[in-house]
Amino acid sequence: MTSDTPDLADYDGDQDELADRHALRRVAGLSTELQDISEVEYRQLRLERVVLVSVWTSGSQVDADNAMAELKLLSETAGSQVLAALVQRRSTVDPATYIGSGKVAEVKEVVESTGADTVICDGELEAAQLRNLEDRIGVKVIDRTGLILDIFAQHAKSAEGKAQVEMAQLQYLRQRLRGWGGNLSRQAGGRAAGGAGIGGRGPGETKIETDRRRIGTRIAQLRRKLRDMEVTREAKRAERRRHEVPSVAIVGYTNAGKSSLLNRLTGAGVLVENALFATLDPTTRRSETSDGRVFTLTDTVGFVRHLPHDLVEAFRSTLEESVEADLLLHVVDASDPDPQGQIDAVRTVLGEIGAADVPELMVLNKADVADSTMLMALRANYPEAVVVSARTGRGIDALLQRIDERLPRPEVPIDVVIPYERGDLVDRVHKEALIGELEHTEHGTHVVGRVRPDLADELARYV
Ligand SMILES: Nc1nc2c(ncn2[C@@H]2O[C@H](COP(=O)(O)OP(=O)(O)OP(=O)(O)O)[C@@H](O)[C@H]2O)c(=O)[nH]1
Ligand SMILES: [Mg+2]
Repeated sequence: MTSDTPDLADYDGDQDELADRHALRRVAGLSTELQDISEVEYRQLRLERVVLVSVWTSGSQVDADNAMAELKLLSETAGSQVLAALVQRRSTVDPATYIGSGKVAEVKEVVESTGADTVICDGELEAAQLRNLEDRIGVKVIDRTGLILDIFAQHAKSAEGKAQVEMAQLQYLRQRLRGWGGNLSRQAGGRAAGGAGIGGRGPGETKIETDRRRIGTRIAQLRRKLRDMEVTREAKRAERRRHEVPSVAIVGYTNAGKSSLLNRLTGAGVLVENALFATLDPTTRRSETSDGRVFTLTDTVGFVRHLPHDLVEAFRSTLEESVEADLLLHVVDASDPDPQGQIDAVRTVLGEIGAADVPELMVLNKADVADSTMLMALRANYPEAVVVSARTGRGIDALLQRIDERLPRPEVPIDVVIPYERGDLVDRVHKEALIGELEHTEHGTHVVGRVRPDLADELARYV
């Protein structure tokens, strides 16, 4: 595979970064950059010993178990240790306390007996529900959305990624200021005093108003900053479009193996980790189809069920890479207990960002560990899908072949003799054209084939 960008040299760097990331988790305190703004306390939420709680309103027992298993994985990705998980079956969630009020006492007992410091509820809770639960249980309570935002905050690496996550967090926080007021002051107390402070008095209305104003100002700043970054990104995209290099975007559920596939196809050396949301920054590399045509391949942030709306909004500019691609490689973890659920969730997000109409090639990954019955069922549902293993390399050649077939084809026929001093044009022909015949003659390189219109224009004088 070719790559004209820094490739394997990046690999170690990425791994160091992983070590740094873990090291960072153990360091308490705030970065100077963020010091004077109250919402950083929210970002510094330390989720350490947690109890998971979910309300199971519909679907089978297996669905409920899968959802809980995912919440556990998310919590662990955020750096917490899961001490217990409690599921309640009810027809609807309780408007005041999410779980039924009788259950709240039970959760409190579990929290006390296990020594947990945080309760994480599956789903997105109202501010009042969070506040009521905190008051009655006596520890910090967060919801799945807050948890996902926390993971994104830990993983964001580029300036753009950080700004996007911060904006999503602030929007989330702004809607919950009343409910989180107590928390904020508690966290602030915790920062100053180096711990606890549970049950500390909440801030008065004035503090909340000040917080709200500061958040508003910060959001406006971030929005401007993101708009500037978007201009740079757009310029790069325009440059690619001008050269009409076909583009492929890798999308899929988090942990499906998107980065592994990019590495396998291009030797990109992108961080691969058995954790959710290892990738937040899109990486673009060049690759070649089986007949040598160049295309770009972009790795993207993974999707998850009920991806917080604020995050989709914040990541919209990044996700646009997928909207504008010529082809989406939809990577599916065929070894997951519920691949169909993941496929549906991915398609929902694709719909939200306006990418529902981009041609899609389904890639059933992790074939080396997938259950054969599951693989058969998936193949029956998606007969066009390619079965691969990014780990062993199985199916990769077939995948390249299919990418080649699905990419837009150059369509203008040419029959030209390119003089030897125009080696640059011969290079482009090799990279972009579908070559029928190519021979070296006395006057230059004789090529018969098909190219895209822009190259056809440049070759016109050599007919
Ligand atoms: N057995 C097996 N494991 C794989 C395969 N492909 C990826 N994995 C593993 O799956 C995990 C996730 O891989 P990544 O490539 O980081 O997945 P991703 O889709 O980029 O994940 P995020 O960026 O976190 O959304 C890693 O532990 C990989 O080693 C495969 O074909 N077979
Ligand atoms: Mg990844």
